[in-house]
Amino acid sequence: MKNSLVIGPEALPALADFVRQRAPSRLFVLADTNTARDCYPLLAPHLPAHEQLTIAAGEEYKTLATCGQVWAWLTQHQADRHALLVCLGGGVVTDLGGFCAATYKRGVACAVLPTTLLAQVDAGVGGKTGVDFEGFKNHIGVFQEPAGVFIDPGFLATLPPAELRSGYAEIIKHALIADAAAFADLGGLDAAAVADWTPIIRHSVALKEQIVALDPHEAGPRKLLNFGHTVGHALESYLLTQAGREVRHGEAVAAGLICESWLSVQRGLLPAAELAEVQEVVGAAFGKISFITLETEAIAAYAVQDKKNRGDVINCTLLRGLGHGVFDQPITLAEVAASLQYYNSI
Ligand SMILES: NC(=O)c1ccc[n+]([C@@H]2O[C@H](COP(=O)([O-])OP(=O)(O)OC[C@H]3O[C@@H](n4cnc5c(N)ncnc54)[C@H](O)[C@@H]3O)[C@@H](O)[C@H]2O)c1
Ligand SMILES: O=C(O)C(=O)C[C@@H](O)[C@H](O)[C@H](O)COP(=O)(O)O
Ligand SMILES: [Zn+2]
Repeated sequence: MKNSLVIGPEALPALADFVRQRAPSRLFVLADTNTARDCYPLLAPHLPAHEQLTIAAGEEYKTLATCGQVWAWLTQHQADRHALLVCLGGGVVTDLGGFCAATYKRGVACAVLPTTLLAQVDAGVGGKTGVDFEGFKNHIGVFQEPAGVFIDPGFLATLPPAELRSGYAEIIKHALIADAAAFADLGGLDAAAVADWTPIIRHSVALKEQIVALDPHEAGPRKLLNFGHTVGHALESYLLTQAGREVRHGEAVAAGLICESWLSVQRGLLPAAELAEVQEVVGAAFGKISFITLETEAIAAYAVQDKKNRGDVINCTLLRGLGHGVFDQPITLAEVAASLQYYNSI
């Protein structure tokens, strides 16, 4: 059976139909403290009887310890293999909940209801699930497509502006790797002023889905979707260790887009004028993340654990012109650090 994907105001009634047709043995809803408060009241009327668990909000809780809470809750309520777990939240809830569902009793079905822009265009689709471990992003996880993804842009009404902006980074990324015309359109976009996100979400998800369909388990072309993340994850991971300096995933990716575009110029793959365009679009939406030159080596060191690497080789995704990503481009730690120094200098 093909997995369901519904994007638009019809998503919640579609989820209700999906649950009716699937007739799970028991129904479970996982939320975090913010989505339990702001999103669950919109969802609950569409669901039959269910259990609900609220976990703490934030990247610092995307851990195996939180998975333990979810697995214990499913166990206490006698979830069997015919249960359905609905994940209501941003990328933290959808990554962690998807991982718990994929591993509990070796797998129960999961329905994803992404509630941040970032999760609606990216984290909620494509089946990458997991948690952070030993300071490394998504270090433990599995590929497991959810049985259904129901994207209601109405949830964005309560999302704080900084979270909306964070999601915008992944929209820029999708355009940069796969759609030059979409990137050109982003030039004039003011994320805070968008009245209806539905067409933008649909287009961004379509770009991601085309790539995932080619390579669901990231043996090759899916690595394009990791553009900006070799440096972005390194920066995000490093700053997570620095109390009070944490940044959102999308904010780190935005910096990574600039760093990896600069590396593309160094390789002769991207004209300098196109790097300037990337900087203009990213710079219009995102402030600069601050770090000092002395920190660049410590930040770059995180790239050693990047999942695209093979042996000692750090494999980065770069751009061969706007709208054309290229994967498996070997780079050195010194180049990662140099790209961070470039970012610092602009
Ligand atoms: N699996 C993937 O393909 C994939 C893709 C991109 C990012 N990610 C992961 O996603 C995570 C980031 O996701 P995120 O940016 O959604 O962060 P998040 O899940 O932490 O959500 C951001 C904040 O917004 C709150 N929130 C969520 N929806 C809300 C709503 N509608 N109204 C009010 N508050 C709301 C949350 O409680 C949280 O405080 C990272 O861990 C990243 O690694 C995964
Ligand atoms: O779907 C993908 O593939 C991505 O790489 C999307 C990224 O935006 C996302 O942040 C993903 O979780 C990164 O994966 P990782 O394998 O580098 O942990
Ligand atoms: Zn990402």
